[in-house]
Amino acid sequence: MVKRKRKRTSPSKKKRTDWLHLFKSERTQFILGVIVAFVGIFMLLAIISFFFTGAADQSKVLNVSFWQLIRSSNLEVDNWTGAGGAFIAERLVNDWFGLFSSLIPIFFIYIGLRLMRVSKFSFIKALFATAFGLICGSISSAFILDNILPDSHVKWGGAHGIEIERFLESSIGWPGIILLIILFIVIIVVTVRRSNMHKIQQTLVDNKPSFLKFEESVESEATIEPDLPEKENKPGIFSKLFSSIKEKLSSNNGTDIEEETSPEEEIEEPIETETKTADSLTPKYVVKPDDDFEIIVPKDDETDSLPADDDKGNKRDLSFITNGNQEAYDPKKDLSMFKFPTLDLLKVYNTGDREINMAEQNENKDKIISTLRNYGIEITSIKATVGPTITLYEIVPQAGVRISKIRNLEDDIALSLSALGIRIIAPMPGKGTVGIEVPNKDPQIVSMHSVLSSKRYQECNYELPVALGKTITNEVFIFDLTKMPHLLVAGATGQGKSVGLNAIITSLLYKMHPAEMKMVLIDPKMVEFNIYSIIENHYLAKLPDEDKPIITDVSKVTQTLNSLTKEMDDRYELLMKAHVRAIREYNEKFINRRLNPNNGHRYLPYIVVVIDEFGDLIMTAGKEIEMPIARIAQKARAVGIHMIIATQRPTTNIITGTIKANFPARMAFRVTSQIDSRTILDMSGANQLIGRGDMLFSQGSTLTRIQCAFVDTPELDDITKYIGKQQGYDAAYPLPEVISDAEAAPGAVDLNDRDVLFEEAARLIVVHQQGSTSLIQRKFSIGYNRAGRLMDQLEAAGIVGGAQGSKPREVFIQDEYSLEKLLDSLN
Ligand SMILES: Nc1ncnc2c1ncn2[C@@H]1O[C@H](COP(=O)(O)OP(=O)(O)OP(=O)(O)O)[C@@H](O)[C@H]1O
Repeated sequence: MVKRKRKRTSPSKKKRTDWLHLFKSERTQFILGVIVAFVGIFMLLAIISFFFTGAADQSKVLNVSFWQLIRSSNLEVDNWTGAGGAFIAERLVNDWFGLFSSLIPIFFIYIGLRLMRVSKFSFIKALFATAFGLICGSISSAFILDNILPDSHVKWGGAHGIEIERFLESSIGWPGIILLIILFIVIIVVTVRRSNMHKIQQTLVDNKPSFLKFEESVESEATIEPDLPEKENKPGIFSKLFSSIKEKLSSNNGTDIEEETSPEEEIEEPIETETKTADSLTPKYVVKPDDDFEIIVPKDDETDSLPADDDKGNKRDLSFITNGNQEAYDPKKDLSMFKFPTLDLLKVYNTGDREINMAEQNENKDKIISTLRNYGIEITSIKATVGPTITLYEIVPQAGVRISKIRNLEDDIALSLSALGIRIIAPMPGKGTVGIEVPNKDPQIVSMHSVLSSKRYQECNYELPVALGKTITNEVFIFDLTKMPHLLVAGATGQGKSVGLNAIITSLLYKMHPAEMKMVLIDPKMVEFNIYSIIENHYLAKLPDEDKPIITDVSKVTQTLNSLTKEMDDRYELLMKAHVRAIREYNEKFINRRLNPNNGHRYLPYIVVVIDEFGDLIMTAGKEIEMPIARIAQKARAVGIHMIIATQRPTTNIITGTIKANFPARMAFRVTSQIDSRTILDMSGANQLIGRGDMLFSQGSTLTRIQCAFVDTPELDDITKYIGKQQGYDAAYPLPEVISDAEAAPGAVDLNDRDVLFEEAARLIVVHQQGSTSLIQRKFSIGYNRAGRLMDQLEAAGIVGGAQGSKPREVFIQDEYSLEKLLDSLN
């Protein structure tokens, strides 16, 4: 028989842990906090009263002990807080730190609030500030106030301040003390706010003595070489200050020098920008309300230091690459004056400094702990990271707890927190913790402005940069579409899909020059992308015969996708001829003028195909649509064609195996069922999102929860108008015309079986001298296939030449007379 050994805890040990537990309990700490805060308030009142009543009370409280004073019942004092208060105030003020002793009760009040979990200010900072204030404040008051008011009953610097001040006066003299006090003030001012340092720097620069300005102007005229970068030429403010003073002293040139404004006067401006940027990079600040609960509030990755309308899109300017002496080809030359939309077109949401709701955090923490405890799960630590819409609680369970047990408690935790959208990540990849994502009560909007003005986006050098929004740690989430290389977007209606697509398009528009990127926008709903029609001649690509810049008609979608596959094949041919493997190398070669345009070479812009409501298309057109999509998805990456397809219904008959296999990057907004989530992400999770732009981004095995950036219709309207009113190309980027295989072979055309419209079509082509299928289609209101067949018959009859990609065919017959003769001969 196996004897089970019971571990017994000794009674004294048990007692100790009970006490510890009691002290650690939130309620005990709260009560303690109230007591400490009240003691602080009492002391503060005593000190304040002391300044008015101290003179009268002094004789009564001096030379007696505290207990004697308290016990003498017939003693009458004037201090508002009685004999005890009078005693404490006399000791604190006169015997210790003088006026600044009032920092001691303030520190008590702070400790009280901290124990009550009301204040989140760092303990270490508060302790240092109090100590610094007591020491420096007492010295300063002793030097200033005790000299001004020598007969007061108050020792303004206290015994401590007066003693040190005396010592300092004998060792460094009064000028030394004045400098020391100024130093104290500077340290305080700079510590309180970093920007104060910049203000001081700026004031020093602006109010430089005239002789320093003169030195600089002489220096700049005499020694600065014009070709050096500006920064290298400019010595730092302090080195300039010192070198100028040194030179001044050595030459002893104290004569008045005319005040002159030097051209270099405003040189220190960039310093502010740099430090600001560095400041904004500080990733997070940590709040520790108690020892075992840490709250991290990641700082916004936003920067206002970058100009709103710089030529950021020109960063990847390849126009200066040269090939020997030959000037490089500049693809942007036609629209060299093009200006990227400015950041001020985007709305700034006034979120201010994010205040975290301590009560909410503590409440959630307690509920998580108690729910887990109810199921016998103890944890060793808990940490919260507060994101814009979600807070991530990371817990470390006690050794021996099965992770699957926690995972199964998802619904119970959701119930106890009465919140939708709880997601448990057990375990957190690479962290050794279990994550519990809980929606915030007061979710914040992640504005497109905050995302696009971030340093990360501004400085990224991606080929097709897409800024989606912010992660739970408040970092801006950016990816390169060329690396994805295609993107699948799903989400139930009203969960933020269209906003997401607009955010993607906007982030591309803010970085890509019209020469570098074209978009094909397919929108069966007809309303979503209409707003982009205005930028047709800048950014859109379409079939040359198509009237509408946004493709809404299902039959046109098939043609456009077929045309894109043709464009893809044409591009592959060009790449092959150029002996390169990818569009980037091809374009580099072309810019370097190492590819001859006479051999068909041309600069290839990226093409981004965005399809909204893909489900609708598959339902109506089925295979016809799926085939070209699958082809493009499989092959188009190398030639710069990338697809983003969005659907409301992520079912398996819409997102088929072929499509899924070729779309490794997926964006899932909230979906209605776990099955839908599995279809889009291959795992559950999207069904637990909270909507309004809350999404999961999956790329291979990694899954990131992101709050999508919000861009509203008026903002899009402003952006597209800003682009639309600028000079664009003559037309949208033409996609090649395609004719089906059967129609493409001229040999297959039987001229004895001519279309009834044949003669009229021939006359139309000759009169317009334009061999365009779309012209026939438009004039006779016939479908594309019939118009294509007519064109083949015209080619077989020798009226027009062969197909030339996207260009119209050559017309061989110059006038109507010759045409009539030819038609007669055919009859
Ligand atoms: N990122 C976001 N931040 C804040 N609110 C958002 C965000 N995205 C969407 N919303 C809110 O949700 C509403 C619906 O969004 P959206 O139109 O993008 O949904 P949808 O998924 O495209 O719906 P449908 O498929 O019916 O067109 C928006 O009007 C907006 O109020």
